[in-house]
Amino acid sequence: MNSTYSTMEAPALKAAAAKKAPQVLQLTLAEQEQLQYVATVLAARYIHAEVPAFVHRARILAGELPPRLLSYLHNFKYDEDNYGVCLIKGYPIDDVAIGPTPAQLNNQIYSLNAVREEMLLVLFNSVLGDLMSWSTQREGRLINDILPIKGHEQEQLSTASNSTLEWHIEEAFHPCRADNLSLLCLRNHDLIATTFSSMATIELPDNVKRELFLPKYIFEADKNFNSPAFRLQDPAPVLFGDYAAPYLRIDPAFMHPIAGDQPAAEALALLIDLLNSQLEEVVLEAGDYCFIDNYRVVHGRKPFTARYDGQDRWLKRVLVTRDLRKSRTIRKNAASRVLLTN
Ligand SMILES: O=C(O)CCC(=O)C(=O)O
Ligand SMILES: [Fe+2]
Repeated sequence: MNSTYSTMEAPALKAAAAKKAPQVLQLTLAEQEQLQYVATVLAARYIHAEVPAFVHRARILAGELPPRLLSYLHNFKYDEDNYGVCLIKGYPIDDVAIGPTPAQLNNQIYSLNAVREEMLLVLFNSVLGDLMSWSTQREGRLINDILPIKGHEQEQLSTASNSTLEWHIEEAFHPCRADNLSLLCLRNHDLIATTFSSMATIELPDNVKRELFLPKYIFEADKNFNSPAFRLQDPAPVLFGDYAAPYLRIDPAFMHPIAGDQPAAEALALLIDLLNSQLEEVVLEAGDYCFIDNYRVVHGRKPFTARYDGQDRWLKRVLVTRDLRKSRTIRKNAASRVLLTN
């Protein structure tokens, strides 16, 4: 009896002791080919990856994806005993065919250079939830280019370069923020790292944890959300959900504890230190699809010198919500995915 128990327990103990890190699924050649086929068929049917009929049907169309990928994403969504970041690696990107990295954000124009890669991004994310966007960010576009823009070098924006993009929960200030954000890497010749830190890797002292569960923190909106509606928010907690495995709401550059509350300030400082101490650097490569749990993992980016020669780092980003209904009062109609923030 004893020996049966020990052999059964051994793998479980080993798994628990293993350092939690982003998960990686490497595409097989057959999977790459299947994805290319699916994307090519869809690109012939829909003009671009934000066509509403395509986005609306994405979860149904995702049935054509390789089953191993569907299970992987499905498990990532529901199994929260993971790091909170996963990657699908190995989709072949034709560096010439995608064209140069744009110098500007062309929010009005749908670029078709990476339409197949974008369609796969939409299909993959349909397994996690519904795409969403903000009316005051990139004019409500669902798929956002992440690339360095001249003049933004020092900003706390995804289009900056020379400054470290400090780690954050995406749109931490907003109650309808995304459950997930996902990045597709089209180009990263200079090996610029994205940074992550996960709640799965830190252990908080009980008194600190209790403090962070209290509504003692003011969250501020960034430049894209300068409507007066976001200036007068009630204090909110940093941790919420299950006490044993809390969700996280934090953006140190755009938040502060309520004035004069020393315990709240100290608890926040300690959490920031712990998250800093566990910061992981991940260099996304062309063809990587990266999925980030925006309730459990913060992300940022290392500083770099932009080239502005058409070969700069170029990512595509989408936001995903599990529940569009919670933002119904700020969307034009039930089917719209644009959250009105002006
Ligand atoms: O550039 C990156 O790797 C991350 C940028 C970012 O924070 C974002 O797109 O939300
Ligand atoms: Fe971000």
